[in-house]
Amino acid sequence: MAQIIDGKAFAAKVRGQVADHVAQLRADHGIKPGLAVVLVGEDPASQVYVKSKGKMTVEVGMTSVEHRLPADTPEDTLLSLIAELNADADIHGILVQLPLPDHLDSDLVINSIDPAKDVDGFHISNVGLLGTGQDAMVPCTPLGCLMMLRDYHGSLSGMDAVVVGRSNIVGKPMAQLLLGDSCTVTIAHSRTKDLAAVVKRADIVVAAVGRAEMVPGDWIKPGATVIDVGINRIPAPEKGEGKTRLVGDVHYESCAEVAGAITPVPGGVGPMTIACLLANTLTACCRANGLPAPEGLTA
Ligand SMILES: Nc1nc(=O)c2c([nH]1)NC[C@@H]1CN(c3ccc(C(=O)N[C@@H](CCC(=O)O)C(=O)O)cc3)C=[N+]21
Repeated sequence: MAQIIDGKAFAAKVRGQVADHVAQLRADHGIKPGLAVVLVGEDPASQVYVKSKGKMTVEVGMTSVEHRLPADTPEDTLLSLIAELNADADIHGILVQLPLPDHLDSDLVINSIDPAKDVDGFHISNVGLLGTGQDAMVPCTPLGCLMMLRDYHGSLSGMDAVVVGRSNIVGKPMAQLLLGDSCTVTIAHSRTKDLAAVVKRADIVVAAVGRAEMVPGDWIKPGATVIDVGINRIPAPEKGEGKTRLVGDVHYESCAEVAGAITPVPGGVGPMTIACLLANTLTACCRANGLPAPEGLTA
């Protein structure tokens, strides 16, 4: 049976480290990091995230600012708000919750954020910095996965890593980070030929496709490490009529039988994503003030 990588406990540890750094920043320099979250409309998938995010931001000693805009907000209104936040010296991190309503151009909106405040790491400048191995803001979910992998394995050098999923938010930046740690990296996706055989080669499998339980245990090489990025809500009639439960992109029970280590859903990658958002806000704040970024909390 696989060892369970406890993302919830690890995330609490990371938030503790962030809180210590924040306290130090305030004591030594009188600086308090600030995070602004912009939510347009009421996407149900985003609700869970926003709730715990604001609470945890305050818990680590940072300022949390929330801007909730109606779903029909015109693009120039949103762009003006971002311009204001870019110019606000008390705000070090800006997160625009995705997905945005259809009438808004998310690439344009994301690229209007000051790259130094882009704590999601989605701005084209940060994507380019990450791809060339320069100091970037790194997307929170892949950063959290990397931290768990480094913690579990020590060095990742020379390992065979397969990332299933090619999204800009997870798959592509995850592959860059693994490459940066000297893994041999394959990005697989829906058109990959013989996906089962590709996944079976991997020492590290990162599943980020957004399809419930699509990776079965017999695709996993015995002893491999499985990182499950998926958060899918599926019907759970066994819990009663109309009830649901959260599952990942891997079939947990069968994968846990063969894997050496596995992250659960919930309690794996999700909590690490939020912890890394706070770490990124701290990093952005340090860099904005000409201070070194916190050790162990960056890529
Ligand atoms: N610009 C932007 N950046 C994001 O990072 C972003 C976003 N937009 N839009 C929405 C998604 C979703 N997301 C989650 C993060 C953590 C959990 C999380 O902590 N989940 C818990 C379980 C929550 C539950 O019980 O429902 C867990 O996996 O243990 C969930 C979802 C970040 N997102």
